[in-house]
Amino acid sequence: MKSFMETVLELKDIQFSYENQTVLEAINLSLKRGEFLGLVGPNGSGKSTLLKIALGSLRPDRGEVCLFGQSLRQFRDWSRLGYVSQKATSFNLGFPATVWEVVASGLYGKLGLFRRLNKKHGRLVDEVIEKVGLTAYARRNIGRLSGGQQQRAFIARALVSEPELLILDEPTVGVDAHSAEQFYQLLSHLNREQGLSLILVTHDVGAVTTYIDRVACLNRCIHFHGDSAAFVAQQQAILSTAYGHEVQVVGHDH
Ligand SMILES: Nc1ncnc2c1ncn2[C@@H]1O[C@H](COP(=O)(O)OP(=O)(O)OP(=O)(O)O)[C@@H](O)[C@H]1O
Repeated sequence: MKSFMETVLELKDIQFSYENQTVLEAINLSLKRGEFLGLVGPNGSGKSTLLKIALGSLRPDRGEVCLFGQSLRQFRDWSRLGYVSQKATSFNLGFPATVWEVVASGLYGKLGLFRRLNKKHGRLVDEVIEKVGLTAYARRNIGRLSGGQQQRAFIARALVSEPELLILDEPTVGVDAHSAEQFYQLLSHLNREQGLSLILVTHDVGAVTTYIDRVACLNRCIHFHGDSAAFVAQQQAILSTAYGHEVQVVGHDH
């Protein structure tokens, strides 16, 4: 049986450089099952690089990554992870595929590209589309959706393989405030009701205070890693050290 305190992701003493620019140094970070972690930090602070290392697409110069208790060197079960990239909303939108087809494509990793979807898979696709509130748009071409709706379709595509950990790289860029709010509510629901572990890279520091359990603040090294309440209590100090200047934090009122 899985323990609630199982560590789903662990980064141990990670160091990484592009050519001769050191971008990450002495990074120790872990995520327990069921946690919702917000990863914040200024532009160029290494957030995307850190995600790429966690997902195995970049190899660190030093340190170790463990997924679900297994070293990344041995880890093969990629369907346990979902990833929605920063560029999801501008991704191949000219392609004539419906929302349903885009979401179903999330199953190919598990099934192989040429396996036919059976009824059970079809129901699963319908279910995740409903979960993200896009049932009315399921047959519509993905290119004919708003940015916020497209983003939800990409979340559904990541969810359809039933991942245990979902990693999202700045999913609300270019999405209006109301849609962003709905989007955070959806993530919070998936986290609380279904125990999905989440990492959300965000510049929306205000969202941190409302939806997220834990915060990691990165700028080359980790400047803070702890509960959101502790982050909120010290955020001006943390952010001015990590960002190097005073930061205006916009709160979210509900
Ligand atoms: N492929 C690359 N080759 C060389 N340098 C890179 C490469 N990708 C990123 N960098 C540099 O590494 C640093 C960290 O970039 P990264 O994209 O990880 O930051 P980020 O925190 O995700 O930024 P943002 O918030 O702007 O998306 C930056 O200085 C960036 O210019």
